[in-house]
Amino acid sequence: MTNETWGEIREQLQKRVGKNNYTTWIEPLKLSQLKNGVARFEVPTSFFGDWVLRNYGDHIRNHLNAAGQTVDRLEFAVTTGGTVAPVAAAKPVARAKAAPKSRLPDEELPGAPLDSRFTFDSFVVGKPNELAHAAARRVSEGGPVSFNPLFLYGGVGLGKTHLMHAIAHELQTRQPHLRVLYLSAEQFMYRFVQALRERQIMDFKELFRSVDVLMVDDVQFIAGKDSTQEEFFHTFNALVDQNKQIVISADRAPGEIKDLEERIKSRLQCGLVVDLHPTDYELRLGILQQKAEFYREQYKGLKIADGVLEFLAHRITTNVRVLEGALTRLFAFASLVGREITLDLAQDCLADILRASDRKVTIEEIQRKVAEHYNIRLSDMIGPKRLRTIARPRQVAMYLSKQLTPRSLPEIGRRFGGRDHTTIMHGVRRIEELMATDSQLADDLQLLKRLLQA
Ligand SMILES: Nc1ncnc2c1ncn2[C@@H]1O[C@H](COP(=O)(O)OP(=O)(O)OP(=O)(O)O)[C@@H](O)[C@H]1O
Repeated sequence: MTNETWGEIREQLQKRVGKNNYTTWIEPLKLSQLKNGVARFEVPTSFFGDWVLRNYGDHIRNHLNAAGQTVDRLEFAVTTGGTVAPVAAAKPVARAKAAPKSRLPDEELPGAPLDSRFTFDSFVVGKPNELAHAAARRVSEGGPVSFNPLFLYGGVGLGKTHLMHAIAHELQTRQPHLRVLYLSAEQFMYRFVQALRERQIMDFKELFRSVDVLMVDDVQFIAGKDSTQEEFFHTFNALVDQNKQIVISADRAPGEIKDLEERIKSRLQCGLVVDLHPTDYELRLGILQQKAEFYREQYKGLKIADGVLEFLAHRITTNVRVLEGALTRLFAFASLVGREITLDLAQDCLADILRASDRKVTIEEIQRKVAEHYNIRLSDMIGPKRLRTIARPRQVAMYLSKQLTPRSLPEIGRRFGGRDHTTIMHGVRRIEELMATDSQLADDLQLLKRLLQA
């Protein structure tokens, strides 16, 4: 067969596998021999050969046969400084099971450093995070993979990163032989782009496919970044195929991440999706007590008056990071001026944080919470569907928007997909009427109000 014919076949393959895959996997293939039904290719690494055989073997064979060649087998050989060593040979119909076998030493894993403070011991468990904590604990035992991926989501500063680091710490202690890779989605993208630039994409793929546990923080970051998403999707699939555990975090549920490809969303939803709810008073107080204990050790002799922690837990409801920051500042300030931490001191020292924490509920938050509560899509809140199962929660959200925000009926109407203010008024009245007779609905509303104002 001439090089020209192989060139034509490659063009057809490009149409079949897409430009990105073509450039990465097909273009570098050198057809070195075609004899006795065996097509032999030269490839840069053994991983490359395995991968092409596994993913594109059938296509290549079919196209060769369609071009008039009789090929029943593909062979791949690595070229190293002129010498050729066979790496993979199999009938394309029998898919090679081989996963990349090479193991790189741990120090070569491009992970982010783990914060030694983020352990399970220092994680305070309460109602809002107990499920996420239990799932994280389960994964950290490192036993057989029971759900893949574990998808943790929740608002800013509610402990997603803390839990992920805790899993990594625990795995390192319990199962030190496992290759655990933790990094942010941004770092994943950075590594990927760097590998593309330096033409080391094979090493990149090999490395990411060689880990036992992959943890990617803040995955919403790759939404809208097409090539990175594509690569992430392949990495994800390759690891799931090998039964390796994946843990992902994001600031919202997979279905709600805009500009994330549908196939990625659906893969992310395949495992266990758990959310970290906004903190409640008890959890905040628990966290403050734990941190205060730590600071009492650090600032020996510093006293904290009764009621201060309760006051902070009551007033600072935004997120745990802000809560922690407030306590750190308070202890540092008190130690500087050599005074006991009293309520007055706290109010003076934290005036800005306390002001910012005066909670303002937004219509978007209301829609999100109500959609979550009734298990409907956020998009249905503003969409046209009239089904009772959707229309009722939508009216609940309209009612809460009127009750909890200073927005006018026309403004609320605009946020509900451009509805007329009379529609909003009707919705609000309907809920008011129903609440009088439907105790379940009244309970729902009470709960939602509490959650939103927490
Ligand atoms: N339940 C908890 N117990 C103890 N500390 C907590 C808890 N939840 C959060 N924290 C602390 O709050 C801070 C913020 O948490 P973390 O960084 O894990 O938040 P996150 O959900 O990853 O936020 P982001 O979306 O900003 O990345 C950390 O210092 C963490 O230790």
